[in-house]
Amino acid sequence: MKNEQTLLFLSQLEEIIKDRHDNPSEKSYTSSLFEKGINKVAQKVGEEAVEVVIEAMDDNMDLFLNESADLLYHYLILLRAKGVELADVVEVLAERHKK
Ligand SMILES: N=c1c2ncn([C@@H]3O[C@H](COP(=O)(O)OP(=O)(O)OP(=O)(O)O)[C@@H](O)[C@H]3O)c2ncn1[C@@H]1O[C@H](COP(=O)(O)O)[C@@H](O)[C@H]1O
Repeated sequence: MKNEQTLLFLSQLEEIIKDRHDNPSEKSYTSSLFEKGINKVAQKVGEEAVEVVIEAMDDNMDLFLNESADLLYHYLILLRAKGVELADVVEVLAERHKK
């Protein structure tokens, strides 16, 4: 996937997550996570991060990539639950880059 496609997809996923937050659906795992509240969302990010660390120390690239995807997806949910966007985090990075 090219850089532009990656950014476009992340942006689309972020929009879907926002929609699941604003218009909850019973069938949606994303909506059910928002329902459980910020503590559960934060806990999921912690669990997925640990799984990434474990896979990083092993040599199964497929498992590492899958756990990384779980982490990124749950992190996007956490950002939405906190009322911010990925762009806000990137802005912080861009500011650091200027210094
Ligand atoms: N990218 C994902 C995605 N990645 C992981 N997951 C789900 O995240 C869950 C993580 O699994 P775990 O075993 O850690 O958790 P669990 O035991 O099911 O649940 P917990 O009790 O621990 O919370 C699984 O149910 C996965 O299906 C995802 N669920 C949805 N999406 C995307 O989110 C968008 C909205 O989907 P819905 O939530 O289905 O509306 C769509 O674009 C989906 O592709």
